[in-house]
Amino acid sequence: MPLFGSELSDQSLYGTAFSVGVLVHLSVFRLGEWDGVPGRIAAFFAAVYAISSVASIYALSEDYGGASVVLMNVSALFLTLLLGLFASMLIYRTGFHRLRLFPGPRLARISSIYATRMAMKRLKYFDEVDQLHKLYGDFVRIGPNHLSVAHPAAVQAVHSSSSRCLKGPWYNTQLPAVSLLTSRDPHEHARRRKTWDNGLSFKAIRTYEANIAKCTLQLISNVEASLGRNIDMSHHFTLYTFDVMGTLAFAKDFKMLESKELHPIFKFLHESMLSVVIFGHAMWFLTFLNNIPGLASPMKRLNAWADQQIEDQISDKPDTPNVFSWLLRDYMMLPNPTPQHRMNLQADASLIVVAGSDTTASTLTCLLFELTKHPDVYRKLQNEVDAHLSDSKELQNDSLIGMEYLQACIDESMRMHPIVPGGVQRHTPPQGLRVGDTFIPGDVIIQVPMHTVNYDERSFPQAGQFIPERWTSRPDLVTDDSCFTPFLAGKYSCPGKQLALLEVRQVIYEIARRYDISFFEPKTRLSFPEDIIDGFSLHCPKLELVFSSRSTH
Ligand code: HEM
Repeated sequence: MPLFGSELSDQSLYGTAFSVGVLVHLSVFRLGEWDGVPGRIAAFFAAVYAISSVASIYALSEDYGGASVVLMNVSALFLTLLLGLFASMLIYRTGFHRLRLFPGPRLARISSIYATRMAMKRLKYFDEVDQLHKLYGDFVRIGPNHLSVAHPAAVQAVHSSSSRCLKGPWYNTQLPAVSLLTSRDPHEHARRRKTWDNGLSFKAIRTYEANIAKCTLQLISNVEASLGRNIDMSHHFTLYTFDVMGTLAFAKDFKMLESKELHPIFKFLHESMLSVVIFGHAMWFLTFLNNIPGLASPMKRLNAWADQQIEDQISDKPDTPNVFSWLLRDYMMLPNPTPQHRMNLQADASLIVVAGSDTTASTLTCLLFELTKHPDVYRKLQNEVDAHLSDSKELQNDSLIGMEYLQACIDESMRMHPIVPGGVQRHTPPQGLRVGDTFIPGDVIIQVPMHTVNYDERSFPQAGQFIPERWTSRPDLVTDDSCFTPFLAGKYSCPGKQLALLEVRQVIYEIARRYDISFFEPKTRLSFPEDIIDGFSLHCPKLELVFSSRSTH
């Protein structure tokens, strides 16, 4: 196309625009992280286009055939610039990127759309990644700068306390608020983590026991009321864990188990967690959604609600301290709290519920599914429970820690149903990382797919089978236990591990001592694992069971 009439119809203008595009890619977009600001990038280019169009029309339209000719030419130049940018991106990512030697699908080398599509296709991200590992081996490039590493040594290399890997860009999703989970600055994270560790220590958990026991008893009474009839335990475990975490975060009894319905705020939280599950691997898309004013308003309502709960706890200190009391104490000691501090406190209050509810509910649901599916295992567990029974009317906690078979059942279920099955996102240190004999370059995003690792026959022979004995009398079925990290390890491991285990042990113990269980419909044996969905963390489908009083009791 002739540019600005015959005088300027110089190919060099196109060449320059193309080169500028290449330069913008090489000097700007090739470096740093851009996934978190798709809206701003689009707005920047739109502004450049608009300003150059208006300026060119103003300066050149009289001499070069009118406004529409100038606009057409500016548009052509702008498209050429974009072409240069994308061509450079394509050539760099396929031929020159530091991950170029790692195998993987061709489209994954070029764009993160590949991972997004994998996550959304069947909502079985972990399974899609697993298929890729079966095809390409332990190291798979699943995005332009993104590696999935299923080698057993990767768990320690990436997640041990000596690892220098940091959290990846996925954790920017909540910005500008920063919770402990989304805190990427290692110093800031370490400072905040101390308070969380105190609030979730054995000693602190003792002070929460009475509230947890109340919820456990209410759950058991719901089961009792359903005897002989169908009850969806996936729903009841969700109500249970939200009731528990509601008191630990907001010092209120939301009575969701009693009403059998999620409180609207928790319903919103639960559903927005589901959207993170679905869009978790399309972080740019989530960020984009968050910036659309209409869509962001429910989140604003949640924040306002959380802020009111904070105010309530400041003005009316709860009689029994909860997890949030520890975070609040830290906040109150700040000499000059800023709006950012307040926003972070809100994010942490919600995190107590978000991190502690669906995770524990899914763990309980999957475990009860496995126990129902394997009556022999359930009977053996009941034998252990019977041998443990005491006359005490109090619900048991500490003494359950020593129940070897109960713990083995929990471990085996968590191995088969890891809570973040596709793995969490980490960023390799600038000097790179060695996994086995393979060197992984610095500044790349790395994920260890927990589902694939936990089903790896190299570490867990007969990995596809639910065999709790592998954690007790059959050590030959665990050849590498360093791979088994259901709560992760290192500085970013789960601080709520002991609290979660207390809930799981207590609930399963109370169920096993009282009831026999069966599936409401036999097809659940097959459909339950099929219907589990994953994008980031595990979401269980309905688990419809029928309970009956144990014949021996
Ligand atoms: C069985 C239930 C649970 C499982 C399997 C589990 C697992 C995990 C995992 C894998 C992570 C790492 C996530 C990441 O790095 O992206 C994590 C982090 C976390 N979990 Fe849990 N969790 C459970 C229950 C709980 C509970 C009850 C709490 C209590 C509030 C809790 C609080 C947290 C927090 C605050 C983090 C962020 C830690 C940090 O970044 O330093 N979790 N959990």
